[in-house]
Amino acid sequence: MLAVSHLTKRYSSALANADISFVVQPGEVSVLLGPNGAGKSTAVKCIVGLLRFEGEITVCGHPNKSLEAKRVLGYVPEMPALYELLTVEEHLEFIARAYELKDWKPWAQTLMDRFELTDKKDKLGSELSKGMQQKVSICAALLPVPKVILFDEPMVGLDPHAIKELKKLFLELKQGGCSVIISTHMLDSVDELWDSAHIMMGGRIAASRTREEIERQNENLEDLFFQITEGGSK
Ligand SMILES: Nc1ncnc2c1ncn2[C@@H]1O[C@H](COP(=O)(O)OP(=O)(O)OP(=O)(O)O)[C@@H](O)[C@H]1O
Repeated sequence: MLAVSHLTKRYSSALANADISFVVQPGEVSVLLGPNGAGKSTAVKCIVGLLRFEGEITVCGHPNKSLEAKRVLGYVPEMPALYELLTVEEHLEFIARAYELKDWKPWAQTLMDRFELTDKKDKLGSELSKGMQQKVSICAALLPVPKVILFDEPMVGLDPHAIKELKKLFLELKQGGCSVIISTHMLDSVDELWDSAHIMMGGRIAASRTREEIERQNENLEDLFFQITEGGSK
């Protein structure tokens, strides 16, 4: 479970996150929506422990910067950051060693197969296209089988096969009890996947809805998104 409580992040001049609170239960897919500059990536970076912030964030009950939290937390950044001199396979081995994983090779092979990386396994990070780097980044985040995982604009740069595979994986993670958080401004990419949605605007959560609420109130997430981002908050 992920619990974000009163998250506030200020860069020198801008208030990027203002008093954000939300919870993502095990087996829930939650999307952070919002236009460019709404504060999504900042929130994600605070959650995964890359930025200092005010407020409280816990991952499965542990403070987000603790080792216990890091062991169960996965992160796929907006821009993949691979090691130039490690091959695809070595990236996965590096993660396996860092997390002290046992019997990881079959899962690593499955991930490489699913993301069509097996024939690229000996290529260096510096030799990979942007999309291939993104696929390695996804495989690396999934290898330790996290309990909470955050994807920042995960579909950008992926080919249709990888998008299809990733969507299947989101559902598998959900079925396996993982808390999944996807930050995006591409509403249609997550349309059939989400259980809860938080629409961010100007660093705040302007509206939160569960799928059940949207269906019960006969709302449409896309309409709500444009209502908020082109008009006032709701
Ligand atoms: N390193 C930084 N230093 C100063 N201001 C920053 C920094 N990073 C982001 N900001 C500001 O914080 C605000 C939120 O940015 P953020 O990247 O979190 O938005 P976003 O919703 O992820 O946008 P996008 O969809 O374009 O990725 C913006 O006003 C941005 O200019």
